[in-house]
Amino acid sequence: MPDTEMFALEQVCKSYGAAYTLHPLDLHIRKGEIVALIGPSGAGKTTCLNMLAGTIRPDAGSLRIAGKPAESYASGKQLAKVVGMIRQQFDLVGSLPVIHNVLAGRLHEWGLGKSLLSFLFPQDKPIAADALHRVGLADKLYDKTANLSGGEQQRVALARLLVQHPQAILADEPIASLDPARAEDVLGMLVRLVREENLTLVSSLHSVELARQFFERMIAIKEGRIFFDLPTAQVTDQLISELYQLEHAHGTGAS
Ligand SMILES: Nc1ncnc2c1ncn2[C@@H]1O[C@H](COP(=O)(O)OP(=O)(O)OP(=O)(O)O)[C@@H](O)[C@H]1O
Repeated sequence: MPDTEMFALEQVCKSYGAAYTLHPLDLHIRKGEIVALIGPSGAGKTTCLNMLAGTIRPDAGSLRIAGKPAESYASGKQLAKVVGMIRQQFDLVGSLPVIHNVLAGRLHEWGLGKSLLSFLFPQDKPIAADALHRVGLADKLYDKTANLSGGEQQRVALARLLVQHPQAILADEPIASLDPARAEDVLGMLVRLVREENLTLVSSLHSVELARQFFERMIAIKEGRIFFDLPTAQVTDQLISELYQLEHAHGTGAS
């Protein structure tokens, strides 16, 4: 396979119970791409992202992450070197100071001893401080995380990804719990950092407007199938309207 490949799904499918959540699908994402995953609620975006993250296994088909079969990654620590995840709920420990949440991104590099020691005497502090500086939170190193605003907490999550330093970032609705101004700010920062670090980004989004603004490729999923996969410039309003159209809206008024 080409060494530019970041993710490759071939005839991958997933069911929870009888019905398909994801129908057999093929998807290739190259290193350095910045991709938005859009589509109605329940379409299968989170399922798709969790599969790319290696946290859920497909029922059938093959999945390669950074050129290697997903099943060849023996542990979460190995996967964490390759893929980082950011979610709507931030996944931070609110009761801890910011520095500890940022340094959680180093755990895959540390042994148990260093991880435990870091709770008393934060290890790799300059690395955490630099990451917080890059997300504009240099002065928040020892603040209690829960006291930060939602936008600031998501920037702490970005700093944690910077110290984790994966090859690809998967973002599941990273701005869903933020107001419109903070959402644009955090998404813009995420995309800028991904470009600066030369990483790959795949992010699910409900805002088509922000997907158009920041992403170069849009993959639309509807009812577990790829509805379109296009450069952003080729995504028309008509396609977006068909993507979000309710199925039961077809034929209404015919009775
Ligand atoms: N662990 C699970 N067990 C059972 N069903 C599940 C599970 N995870 C997802 N599903 C179902 O699979 C379908 C797709 O869910 P998924 O979360 O991937 O969609 P989504 O596009 O991310 O939706 P949203 O935009 O609302 O987050 C939904 O019908 C959901 O109920």
